[in-house]
Amino acid sequence: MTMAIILGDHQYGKAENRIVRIVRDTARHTIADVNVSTCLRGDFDAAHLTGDQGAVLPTDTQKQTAYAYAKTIGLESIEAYALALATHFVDDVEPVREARVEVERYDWTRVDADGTGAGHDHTWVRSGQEVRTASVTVSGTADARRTWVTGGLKDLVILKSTGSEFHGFLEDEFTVLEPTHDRVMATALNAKWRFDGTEVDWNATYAAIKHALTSTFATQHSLALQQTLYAMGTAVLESVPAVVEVRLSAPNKHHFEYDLGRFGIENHGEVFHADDRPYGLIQASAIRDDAPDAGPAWTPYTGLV
Ligand SMILES: O=c1[nH]c(=O)c2[nH]c(=O)[nH]c2[nH]1
Repeated sequence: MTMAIILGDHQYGKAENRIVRIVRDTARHTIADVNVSTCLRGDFDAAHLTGDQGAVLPTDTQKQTAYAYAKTIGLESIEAYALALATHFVDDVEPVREARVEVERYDWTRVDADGTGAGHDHTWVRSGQEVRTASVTVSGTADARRTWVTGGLKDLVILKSTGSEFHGFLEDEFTVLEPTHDRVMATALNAKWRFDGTEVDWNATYAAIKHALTSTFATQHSLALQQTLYAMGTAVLESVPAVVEVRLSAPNKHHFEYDLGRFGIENHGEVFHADDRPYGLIQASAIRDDAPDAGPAWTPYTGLV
């Protein structure tokens, strides 16, 4: 019996171009600090089957293009930049049938050098909060163009010191967990959302989505992280019409009340041990029932976004 082996799925590109773009048209500079990955999909069979590089746009060229577009398109919004870059690869590089650009953006905050709160013109400190993410996938030629945009945030560490319960859960012979009616709830939120269309004010929408996520975490009295996550996803869909799907992943960063009774000290939910592992990992999504097909919107390249 002979066995046939065929080439399976393949994609290639330059991962994690660390690009910093300063805008210095006036004395008050701006900074955009990003991590850009580009990925090409198409008929690159020959490169794998025979080593023929005729159809292969080198990953080095993809890198150069990513830097050039940081100047010509700019990085005012990572979604608009990724749209331009992905569209270029599909439109201008013949063998490319589909391109995906993934971007992480790290935040910087102006130094309050004079104490007025206005912030220094050209000095920042790296902000420790979340990493903003985006992916753009562009498919097909201009007459049959399809485009998918996702946004997201990673590692948004958020904690509420009350307003969270967990009880009434299923019990078996291994259950030792005590029910609680008042606990700390904390997570390092990872969120991704899918847009319908590209006519979006990307930066204002990002702020609105982050507000919907964090304000719901704050105000919704929680009976479980699962309930909170679904409420957060629903809040995004209700407040941002351009978003059709939200995917959330949240480690339950357990805070265990520390036993001070051994020292004759009453604790009353004020001193905790913040455990780092293991952690419950809760994942949930919310989607509009009329959401268009996700196509390759979630098909990853680096796995970073
Ligand atoms: O919000 C929670 N969801 C769970 O599924 C779970 N399981 C657990 O032990 N603690 C919690 N908390």
